[in-house]
Amino acid sequence: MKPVVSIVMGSRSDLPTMKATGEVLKEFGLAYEIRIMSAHRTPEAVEEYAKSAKDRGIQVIIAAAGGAAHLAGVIAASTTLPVIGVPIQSKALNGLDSLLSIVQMPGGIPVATVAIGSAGAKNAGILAAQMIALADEAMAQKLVAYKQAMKEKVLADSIVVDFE
Ligand SMILES: Nc1c(C(=O)O)ncn1[C@@H]1O[C@H](COP(=O)(O)O)[C@@H](O)[C@H]1O
Repeated sequence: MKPVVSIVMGSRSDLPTMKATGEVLKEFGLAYEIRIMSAHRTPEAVEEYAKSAKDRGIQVIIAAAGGAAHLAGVIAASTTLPVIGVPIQSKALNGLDSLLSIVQMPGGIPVATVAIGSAGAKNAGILAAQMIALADEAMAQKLVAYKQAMKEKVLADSIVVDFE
């Protein structure tokens, strides 16, 4: 299957966080590719990748980085595909640095920013599925079923007898 979602991350050290994105995309049956590249360390490769992604059939790009997290913004500068930014939880500042450097894009170059860490990585995958579902009724139905299953689980969890 040709990948329709791209997961890009600034370093191999981001992989454990981004596992959550891969798991969600698999659950929705969405083919994805993973690339490690950096706006700082491999700027030419990032630009080339962003420019060619759409023509290769990619529909959504998920870009994760930590610290001075410029990767998502630099990718967004070179494509019209929707870019979702995942702030990695950094050691020094707990990911606040990553969050602010991804979310505060200048007008004209949007990056849809999710929460710091694994919850954000999971939501990035769901958000990508929701974007694709705009033109894919089968995917839209999978999202309805996903929400329903989540609701049923929470309702079942609420039948707690005691803390003991
Ligand atoms: N923020 C960026 C970019 C970028 O924005 O292009 N490239 C790497 N990084 C981040 O640096 C952190 C530390 O990387 P190393 O673990 O390789 O030292 C990672 O979270 C990565 O995403």
